[in-house]
Amino acid sequence: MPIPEFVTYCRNVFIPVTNICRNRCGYCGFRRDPDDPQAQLMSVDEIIPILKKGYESGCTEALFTFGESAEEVPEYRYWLYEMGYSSTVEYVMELCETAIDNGLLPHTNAGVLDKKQLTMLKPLNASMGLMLETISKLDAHENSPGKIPEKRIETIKLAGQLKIPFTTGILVGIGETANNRIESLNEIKKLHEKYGHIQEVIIQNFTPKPETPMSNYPSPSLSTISETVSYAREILPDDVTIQVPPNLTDPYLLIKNGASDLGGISPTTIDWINPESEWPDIVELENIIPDIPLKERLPIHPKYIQKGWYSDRLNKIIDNLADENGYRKT
Ligand SMILES: O=c1nc2n(C[C@H](O)[C@H](O)[C@H](O)CO)c3cc(O)ccc3cc-2c(=O)[nH]1
Ligand SMILES: C[C@H]1O[C@@H](n2cnc3c(N)ncnc32)[C@H](O)[C@@H]1O
Ligand code: MET
Ligand code: SF4
Repeated sequence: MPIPEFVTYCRNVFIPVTNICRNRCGYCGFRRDPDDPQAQLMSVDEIIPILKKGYESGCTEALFTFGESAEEVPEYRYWLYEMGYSSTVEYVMELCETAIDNGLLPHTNAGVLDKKQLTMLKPLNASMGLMLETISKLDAHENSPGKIPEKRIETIKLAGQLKIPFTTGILVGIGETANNRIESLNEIKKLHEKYGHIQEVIIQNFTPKPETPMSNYPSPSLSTISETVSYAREILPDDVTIQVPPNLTDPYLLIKNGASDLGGISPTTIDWINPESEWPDIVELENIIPDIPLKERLPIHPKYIQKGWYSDRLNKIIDNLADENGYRKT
């Protein structure tokens, strides 16, 4: 495997808008029941200072993460109504507007969405994301209607039809076989060949979370992860970047095996999905990856900036942040 010319990353703020979720994934430590003291729906007033601090710290992306279809939970619907919104999408639109007003590019990761919802969010997002997780039926997902593979594939397909630059990926080590992982990657390949919208595929390793059904389940080994990265690089077309989270594994070997992106790295917020895993800072990363230069990108990859896959609403920010090659202006 030839080593990449450079390794990319994106400076972001991670905003866990709500942890209310209709699903109960066996590995998830993020979700909360509505009566849990840590259950939340963040208000615009709570989010604005995070956006401002992120902009001042040089971030380009506002990553909005949600539990899935929280509207199926009655308490959540009431909270949303109290805040003055009639649907999650309406609220997400407001948050994206606020991020844009503060100079950041929104990336929404809200679980499965339908065509109408995606259509509403497209003009306000630089890119969007949904992890396929896996194409197989697993015990980890037995209480998660939103993790039925066909539903996830449908959302990714609709995003392609709508020309939304897209992030997807697989979660490794949740009970799937090596063959399942190859099948999942082949499905992502098929989707990209048809719609050309997959800018990056995350190879995310499961890390056990306390007080979850899978708290005693082992993390996948480094050799499993690096083998998966190799397969991904072999299977996926060259214009799809392979992303690995540098707070969950040592990225060096994975880069030697075909990964070339480190995803969102935040100078000001924690990884709310893996809160125990701190992000290395850029200087640390330069020490971990001494022989390949790092390069900062935006949440929309250069290819999709060149293709003009973004709305006029984002023109000003992209002009302001991107250099002539579509990377972060230095
Ligand atoms: O910092 C994180 N960023 C996550 N990201 C964001 C990613 O790291 C990048 O910031 C964006 O994809 C921008 O390119 C996700 C994006 C998705 O669309 C789907 C899942 C994830 C998961 C994470 C995550 O666990 N931690
Ligand atoms: C946002 C993404 O975070 C991932 N995710 C959820 N729980 C965990 C965990 N315990 N370990 C690693 N990744 C996780 C899923 O792949 C989800 O889609
Ligand atoms: C905290 S997980 C992030 C988004 C969504 N709940 C999903 O699993 O797809
Ligand atoms: S991983 Fe996402 S969909 Fe699954 S329970 Fe957690 S928040 Fe919900």
